[in-house]
Amino acid sequence: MKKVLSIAGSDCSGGAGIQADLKTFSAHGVFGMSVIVSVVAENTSRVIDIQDITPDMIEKQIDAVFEDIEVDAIKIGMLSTKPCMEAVAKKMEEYKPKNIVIDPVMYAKNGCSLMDDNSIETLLKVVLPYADLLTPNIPEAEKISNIKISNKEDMKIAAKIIYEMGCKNVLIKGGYYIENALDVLYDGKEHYYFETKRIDTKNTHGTGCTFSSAIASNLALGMTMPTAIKQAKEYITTAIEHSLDIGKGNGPTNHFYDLYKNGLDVSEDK
Ligand SMILES: Nc1ncnc2c1ncn2[C@@H]1O[C@H](COP(=O)(O)OP(=O)(O)OP(=O)(O)O)[C@@H](O)[C@H]1O
Ligand SMILES: Cc1ncc(COP(=O)(O)O)c(N)n1
Repeated sequence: MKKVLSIAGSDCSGGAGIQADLKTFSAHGVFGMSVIVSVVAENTSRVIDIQDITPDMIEKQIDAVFEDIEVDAIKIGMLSTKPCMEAVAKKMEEYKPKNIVIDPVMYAKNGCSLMDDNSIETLLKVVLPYADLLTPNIPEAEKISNIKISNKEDMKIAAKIIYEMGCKNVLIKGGYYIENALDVLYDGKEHYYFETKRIDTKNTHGTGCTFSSAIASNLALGMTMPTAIKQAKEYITTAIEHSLDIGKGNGPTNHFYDLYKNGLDVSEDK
């Protein structure tokens, strides 16, 4: 069985972060592992508080995985401060794992900040170079590239600028801001486009986490980058299409739709 590690924050309400990543790994038939970087008291509506795990403990969790288990892919999510970023980057340098997908999480869906604004330089200089794929959404891509993104042409330009910063591939996600859910991949040579119709729903908590974890799973399973993204795009689209009306805010994605289709009884009142 392929083994995939998530290095990210914990969302106690289960829709995003480590919890979304592990559900996505299971749905892809890969063995999921987790290194918790921050514990976030959050739900579908708000972030109440964030407690970072100490850098030493982040490093020890990574050591515990790597001294024992071969890792086929890694998804890196929320890294809230410089010390967290430096601890993770140090271990990426030491273990040199393959297939690293980095989702540069800056804000939750409800707009709450998940990354200290002063840490962006560290994210770009210390963490970004380890990315086989970086997956910013439009606000994140604007911050990283320092340009305003209003259309497909801007997405292409920003992708090139971000690629030049040292990641091997960049995928800018236009789910919310562009009319269709268009994502643009740049691999240093050409642009690839992944486009679906935009689904009209408020239930998009955890979409970025789910998408990046699906891509990491597909890379672990041996797919090329464009194929891994194409398949993950189908997965996230279905997960949003059948998203769950759980909580009072932005409900979570649905990882189990295929199981439901195949006869699992999940009626609300059971
Ligand atoms: N409403 C939607 N309908 C269809 N696809 C969506 C929708 N929202 C997001 N997606 C897709 O889900 C994937 C993950 O997107 P993600 O949530 O990380 O970023 P985003 O939606 O582009 O930005 P934001 O997080 O600010 O909403 C991308 O492929 C994106 O295009
Ligand atoms: C711990 C944690 N990590 C990431 C996100 C972003 O979630 P989204 O996938 O909706 O951008 C979140 N809300 N909480």
